[in-house]
Amino acid sequence: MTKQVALITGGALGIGFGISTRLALDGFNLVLSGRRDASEVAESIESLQAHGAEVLYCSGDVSSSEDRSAMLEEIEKHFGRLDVLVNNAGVAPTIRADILEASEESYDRVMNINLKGPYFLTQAVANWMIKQKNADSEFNGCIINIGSISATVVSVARGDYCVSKAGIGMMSSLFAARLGEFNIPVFEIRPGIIKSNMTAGVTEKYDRLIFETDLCILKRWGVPEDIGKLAAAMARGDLPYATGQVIYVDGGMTVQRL
Ligand SMILES: NC(=O)c1ccc[n+]([C@@H]2O[C@H](COP(=O)([O-])OP(=O)(O)OC[C@H]3O[C@@H](n4cnc5c(N)ncnc54)[C@H](O)[C@@H]3O)[C@@H](O)[C@H]2O)c1
Ligand SMILES: O=C(O)C(=O)C[C@H](O)[C@H](O)CO
Repeated sequence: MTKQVALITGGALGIGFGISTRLALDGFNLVLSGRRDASEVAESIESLQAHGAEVLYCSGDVSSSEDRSAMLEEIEKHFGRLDVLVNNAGVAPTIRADILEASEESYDRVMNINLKGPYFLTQAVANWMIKQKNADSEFNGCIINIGSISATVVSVARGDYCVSKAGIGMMSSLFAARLGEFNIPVFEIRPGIIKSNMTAGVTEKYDRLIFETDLCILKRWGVPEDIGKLAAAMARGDLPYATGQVIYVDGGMTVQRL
């Protein structure tokens, strides 16, 4: 049987690498994108290859339309198919700044990478998937967006980030609605506080929140593998008759309690 191909943006590090690893173990071939050079993520690539995946790495910026087109051309040339898209790449604002003062420059950077890039990448991939669906009986597409608890949990020092993740929520619903007729499900995962480069600078703050308050019901940090397990279940088609669904993987942080 033809191996399915999954594209994971930002797939060589952090949460993205947790997702790539699980997909490699589940028999997918992989395309990883990221801002770094391939040589800087060689260890991640080798580890995925050791799990049996053929890996294509595309260095580029998800917010650039030229980079997105070049990446899709490279995938077409290398694998000739694309079955799963995971919109994972994202950034937090470089500086935490109160929304009464935060800069337009930070807003543009965060929105371009976290929302505009994924929106137009999804548009391009969806069109490719529709064509593939008509031509290939083995095709079984799926789109997974990595949102955040920040889509619904307010953090006034990261307003642009929160707005970008709320936008991912609507983007997931929109594409789920549009791609239903092609039987291509669209899912969204909303991670809570996960160990990665993104949280490396705020470990003390999050240690306090997780271990010294009752915010996190499961009382532990999330790890990239937690997100990988759910994303792989979605990519494998293990959530039949579901689309447009949002699943929080946050140790229960968003469960409202009195
Ligand atoms: N870590 C958390 O606690 C947490 C919580 C909720 C949601 N998230 C979301 O999970 C996703 C992954 O975050 P992470 O924690 O693994 O962060 P990370 O900083 O460890 O990894 C981010 C990845 O995205 C890539 N990336 C960043 N900007 C890019 C760009 N312009 N073009 C292409 N690739 C780019 C990086 O190269 C890297 O591979 C993000 O969308 C983030 O918002 C993270
Ligand atoms: O996405 C979220 O909600 C996060 O918690 C992301 C990171 O932890 C945070 O932006 C790091 O500064």
